[in-house]
Amino acid sequence: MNPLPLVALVGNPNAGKSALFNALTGARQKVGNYPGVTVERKSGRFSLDDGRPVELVDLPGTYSLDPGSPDEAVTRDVVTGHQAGERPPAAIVIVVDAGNLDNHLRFALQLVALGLPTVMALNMVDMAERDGLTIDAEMLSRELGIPVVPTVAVRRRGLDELRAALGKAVGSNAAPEVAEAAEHSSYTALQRRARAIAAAATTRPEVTRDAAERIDRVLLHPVAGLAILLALLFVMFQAVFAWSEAPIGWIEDGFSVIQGAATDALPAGLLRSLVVDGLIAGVGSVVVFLPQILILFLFILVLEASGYMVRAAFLMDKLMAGVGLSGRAFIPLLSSFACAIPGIMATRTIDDPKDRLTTILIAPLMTCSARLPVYAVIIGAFIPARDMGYGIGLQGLVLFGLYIAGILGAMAAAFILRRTVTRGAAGTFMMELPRYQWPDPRDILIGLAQRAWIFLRRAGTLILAASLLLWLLLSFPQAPEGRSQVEYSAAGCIASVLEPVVRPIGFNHEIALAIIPAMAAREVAVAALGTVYSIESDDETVLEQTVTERLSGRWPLPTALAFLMWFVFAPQCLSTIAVIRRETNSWRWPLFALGYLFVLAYIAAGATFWTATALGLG
Ligand SMILES: Nc1nc2c(ncn2[C@@H]2O[C@H](COP(=O)(O)OP(=O)(O)OP(=O)(O)O)[C@@H](O)[C@H]2O)c(=O)[nH]1
Ligand SMILES: [Mg+2]
Repeated sequence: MNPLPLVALVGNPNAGKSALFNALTGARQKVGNYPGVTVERKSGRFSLDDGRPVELVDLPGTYSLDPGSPDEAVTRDVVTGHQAGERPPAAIVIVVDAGNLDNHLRFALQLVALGLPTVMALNMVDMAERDGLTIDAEMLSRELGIPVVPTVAVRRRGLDELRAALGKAVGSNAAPEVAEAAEHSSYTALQRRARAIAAAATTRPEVTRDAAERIDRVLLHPVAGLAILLALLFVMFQAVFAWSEAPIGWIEDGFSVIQGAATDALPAGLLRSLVVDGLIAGVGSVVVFLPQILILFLFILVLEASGYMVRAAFLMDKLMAGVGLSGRAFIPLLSSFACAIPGIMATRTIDDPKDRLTTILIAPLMTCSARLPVYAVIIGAFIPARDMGYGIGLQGLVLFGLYIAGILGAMAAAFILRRTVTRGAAGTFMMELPRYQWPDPRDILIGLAQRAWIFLRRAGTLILAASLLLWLLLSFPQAPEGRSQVEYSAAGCIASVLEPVVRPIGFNHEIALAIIPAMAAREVAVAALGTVYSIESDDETVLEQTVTERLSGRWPLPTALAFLMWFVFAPQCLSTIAVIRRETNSWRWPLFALGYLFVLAYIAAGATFWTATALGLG
């Protein structure tokens, strides 16, 4: 069978390649208003105007064909046909930002010079129009010697014309007419030519966009900007608690109904315990955190889509440089707030290997969303929901503190790593500021639905399996009359071995038991506590309680705080270790990360426990 002709989307970062890819193929690849969203080759299919199917690949954005970072190397290899196991492209689509032509044309000239059948998508013409620019697509087409199609990827404008132009290009061997040796021309020569073409094709208005500049003068201000960033984060964490109460209640009610029904339907015995204490209690205790996770992502998605995130990166650049990180590390670190895995993959945009390695090693310290259930349970059970005045809640404040602790820990770790294992000079910050955009509610909803799906799928697979295994280990061997089942069980025995090790940092037997399965995924700690208390009590009323209610007041406060600190630092996630292994191509760094994070977690939890005890909080 003949493979489908390959068409590659290439261009500068943030030009709208992924948006165009989604519009053409119906896929839902992540788009975001900052450079470096796509770090891997993604492919899909669509049909040309004459019905011929083609395979379309979406590539990471690059600035030239002589790449510095690993993601850019992918792009070059695909375009030049050197990618192992990949056929050379039948055509390429150069995606450029119409409002940023002089920058984007430089790379476009290099690409045109390759002599492949080429079409240009002059994207974001809507934004250019908003800024009052008029662009002469025909003149561009004449200058470059390739068809130029104006598009608005997010409104699906220009797609038919693009398909038609590609239909002519795919299968034609005709090299473009103006195939100069631009591939090898110097940077300045290319730049000069790009500027000249852009100037000839663009009509600029008298007044330029100064609204954005005025906004930036405030948002990028070293003091005011930083204050706004902190305030934003603060509001975000308050909202996580303040807005989630009602929906969490509904989910809890739903699970109690299911639990009640299962209790009535099944005869008392092991099967009922398995279903009620193991599966429903385990999965239910995690799923109730869906609303909080969605609130967190609502903020992150809106900030990403608006163009604010890169401003935040810019603000943090000084601080990051101070600890020896490049400003480029900001976006990967920020993605790690969702999950360290995409965060670590996003480090592919960092060209300096030592910069990149440092970022990979500290990414697990950013508070990923899997920690939220753990934090929320412990905060809910041990920190009173007190109003601190001005509508500031104590619980949100503690959560904010935990996130800050993770960030400070990461900065401290980077500082030390940069002076020891990953010594070297820090790279400089070079990132274009994207234009401000109103987030599209539809995009945000799709993004939220995707996050909800990822979370529920995890609950239905990983967490379900872990809960099942845990129930087995907690239920067997069966304790004789008068002995505690949890203590007597296999899990209890394993925990007893670990307990002496964690006793000095204030942990008890239950915690020792919860942190072992949480190695697979952090949320399992919550499921584990839920199951432990469910099995331990014969009291039917316990079933009606949430994990938070069951835990309330059971541990001394210093223990609860130490437990939180443990989760700030401990590398409780196997997938992250696996990704570090893959991205660094060796076992050395994942093992190093495991080691240093466990040591850090132990010290931080211990210090917290003893400080809190000394302060008389117990
Ligand atoms: N107004 C407008 N916005 C667009 C258009 N195309 C893309 N965008 C927005 O521009 C931003 C960047 O789009 P992406 O598709 O992620 O850009 P990309 O070229 O894939 O970027 P990288 O993956 O970082 O190389 C997103 O916020 C999109 O919603 C367009 O035609 N008009
Ligand atoms: Mg992309």
